[in-house]
Amino acid sequence: MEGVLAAQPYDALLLLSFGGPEGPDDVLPFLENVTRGRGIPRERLAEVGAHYHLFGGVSPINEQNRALLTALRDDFAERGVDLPVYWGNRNWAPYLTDTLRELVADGRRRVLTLVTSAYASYSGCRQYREDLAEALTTLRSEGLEPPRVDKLRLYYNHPGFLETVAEGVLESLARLPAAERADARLVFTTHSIPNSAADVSGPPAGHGAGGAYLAQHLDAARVVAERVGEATGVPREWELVYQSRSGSPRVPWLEPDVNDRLRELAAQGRRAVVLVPVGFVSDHMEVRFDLDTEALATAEELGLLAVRSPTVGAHPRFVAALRELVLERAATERGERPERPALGGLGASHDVCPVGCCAGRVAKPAAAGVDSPA
Ligand SMILES: CC1=C(CCC(=O)O)c2cc3nc(cc4[nH]c(cc5[nH]c(cc1n2)c(C)c5CCC(=O)O)c(CCC(=O)O)c4C)C(CCC(=O)O)=C3C
Ligand SMILES: [Fe+2]
Repeated sequence: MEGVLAAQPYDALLLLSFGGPEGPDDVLPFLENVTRGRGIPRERLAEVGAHYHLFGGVSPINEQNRALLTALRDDFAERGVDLPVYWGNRNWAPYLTDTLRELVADGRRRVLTLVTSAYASYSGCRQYREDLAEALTTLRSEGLEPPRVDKLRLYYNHPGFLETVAEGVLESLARLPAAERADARLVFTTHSIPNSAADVSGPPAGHGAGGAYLAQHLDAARVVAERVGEATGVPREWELVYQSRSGSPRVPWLEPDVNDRLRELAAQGRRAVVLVPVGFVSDHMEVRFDLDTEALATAEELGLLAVRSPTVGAHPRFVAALRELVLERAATERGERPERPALGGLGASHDVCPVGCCAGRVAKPAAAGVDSPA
């Protein structure tokens, strides 16, 4: 079958994600896993713990990943792509190291990794590569021979990602009263990160202040706003704001915060906004609490009409995009020159991270890079 050949040389796809608590007793140990060595103030931990407890101590991210796993497996089966899909997390069960042991036990030798973050940054890309390198080292120390591990290129600008986001914005606009639709501003949101982390995001060759993280988000938001403008026949005003800031208040993080910005927009007489969480791939806690709970409450308090646009989640068009990315990379690894579709002005992202890509505060080995340990 065509699909069986299409995934070679890979014999497994690994969905690699953040992980989250599954009940109240998991919340504290989960937060300790997340923040180990990251210098997060205790008060912030208590605050974030309370967000999880509002949801019964259950992070929505696991359910989101289970849905994505099922959707990928169904899509692959339907298309005859014979590639088993595994799941492992950084911060909670199923833990990455356990999943890698399972891959070895199943005889998998060439693994392609799909991370549930779409953009360049330490938290969204390199840290996962470091987790992979560490897990591979652990396996070797147990006398196991780990598989070779690659990582998919960043998919923030893949047509199947941005077209799905744009479609969600159009549906969201339709939920606003007709009289407010034309003027509604698109407020794109992403995770705030320290300015110092943003500046060094992406390849060291550089993108200027804000690094690849800022450049990629601006590019993605512009593409979506333009598509929405074309579809509705009204040029659309848009901007990028930030959410979910943590860390010390003395350290500068990307601004403005979405809540502060909503206050300014209301003060300027703006009446309606669509919040577009373009920086996130699924409706996990940052979306369900920081946007759906907190930012929507801010808007309501201000008398500002606000709707939150969907994330791509397990949308069939997005799942198809992931399959296309897997087959594209497999073809590249076989020495072919597949098309590498990308919207916007930055082009398709690299397949293999260059030296120093998305540098962290401490130099650590990272898998799936040109300088990765074999
Ligand atoms: C860029 C980025 C993404 C976006 C890309 C992506 O979507 O993956 C992301 C996603 C996520 N972040 C998540 C959760 C948390 N992030 C934290 C802390 C931090 N995140 C950071 C960055 C990012 N994080 C940073 C720079 C920190 C400071 C500490 C550090 O430098 O490492 C903390 C500690 C408490 C706090 O300070 O908030 C928690 C609990 C969850 C799970 C949600 C769920 O359970 O549903 C998800 C998907
Ligand atoms: Fe985070």
